[in-house]
Amino acid sequence: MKAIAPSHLKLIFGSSQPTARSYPCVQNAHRSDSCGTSRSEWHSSSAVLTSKVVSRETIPMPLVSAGVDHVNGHHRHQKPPNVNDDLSPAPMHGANRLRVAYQGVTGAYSEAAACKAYPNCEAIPCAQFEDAFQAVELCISDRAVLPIENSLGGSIHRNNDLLLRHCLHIVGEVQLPVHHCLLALPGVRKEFLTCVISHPQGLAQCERTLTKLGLNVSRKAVDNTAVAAEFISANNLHDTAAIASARAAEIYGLEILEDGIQDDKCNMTRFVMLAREPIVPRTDRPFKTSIVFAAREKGTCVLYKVLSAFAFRDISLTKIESRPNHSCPMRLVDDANVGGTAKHFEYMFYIDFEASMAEDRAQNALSEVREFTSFLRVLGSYPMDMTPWSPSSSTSHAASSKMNHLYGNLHMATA
Ligand SMILES: O=C(O)C(=O)C[C@]1(C(=O)O)C=C[C@@H](O)C=C1
Repeated sequence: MKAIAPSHLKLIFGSSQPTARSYPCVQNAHRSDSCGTSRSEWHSSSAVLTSKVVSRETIPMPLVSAGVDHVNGHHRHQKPPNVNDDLSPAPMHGANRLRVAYQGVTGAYSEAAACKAYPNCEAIPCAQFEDAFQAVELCISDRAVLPIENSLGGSIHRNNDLLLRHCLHIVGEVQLPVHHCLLALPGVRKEFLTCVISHPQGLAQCERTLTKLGLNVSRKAVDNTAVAAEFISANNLHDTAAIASARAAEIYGLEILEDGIQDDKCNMTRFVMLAREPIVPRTDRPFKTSIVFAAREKGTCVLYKVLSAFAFRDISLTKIESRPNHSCPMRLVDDANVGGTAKHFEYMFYIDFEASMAEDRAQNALSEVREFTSFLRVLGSYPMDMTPWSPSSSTSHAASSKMNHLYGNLHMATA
């Protein structure tokens, strides 16, 4: 393993020598949206625990909610276990299994992703994405596994925003083939349906197929695909179908009306694993690094300069995304040319690139990028998911054991 040169660490953190603990959090201290300053505000707000359709009254959900010390039998741990010193599969600590928070209820794709990333983990359901972040921060959970983008539905913007508001570190990624089914109560036929419910991503990933099936019925968004299945079952809804997994059908006693309704066979969701501590980046296997930055000045020119810092060093980008800069969404600029005030929208740019922060070229690229940015943070430098493409099928899932169903037969890069 290549050690990180102290000079490089200095470059990112200024004069003081950082520990592995502080390693990926690179930021210009004056920004109000950096982890430190927003944290106290964030802790004082309580997360909403109800979904748009499902109320807590109708379906009891044993979920982790924000701001609690004792949930689902899990006690807050004063001293978090440090399991990020190496990249070996997540070790056990004490008598307990690794606790991994995910958003949704059992049968969710996020649960499958958590179990694929950390086989034998104890998956902890959370009502909202924010609750999963907080479960890790409060040591109720050791990791969180959260969806970040889907090959059909695009980015899960909420999680990009939350990554910036919180101080957790990305320590791995896992890509999960997502095979959707149309589920309904036993005996229900497609002709009876007046409504299809799912997570917005589930609805987006199946939109064309639903239309092809003649299902021009209303669509309703709920917090999670498995929550949709659970809701139909708990409320005995005969006119509503859910888009969810075959496993959700098994769990909630629903039938599969249509199998494989995602608009593309190769439907894939990428999840990131989050921890309180970063992992030490290495060079002996393919790594990816995720950063977020705000441009110092206005204009496409800045973005061009940032991108050239990577291109010049032959570093491939796997993703670039812009989000509103919530700490300063708009800037008013006097424009002498038109004799008025122009209103510029301000952005945060998220970039994933294929290099490890232990590599000189990545360090050098970032020090160059820093010249053009007013804010720069490394969200994580972590092993890439290199598992070969293996499309899932609900049929094979149903036939296989729960273990295979949840975890797949692939080895994951975990920390
Ligand atoms: O609803 C679920 O089952 C989830 O785990 C969430 C989620 C998402 O947020 O994208 C995860 C994977 C699929 O892309 C659809 C939904």
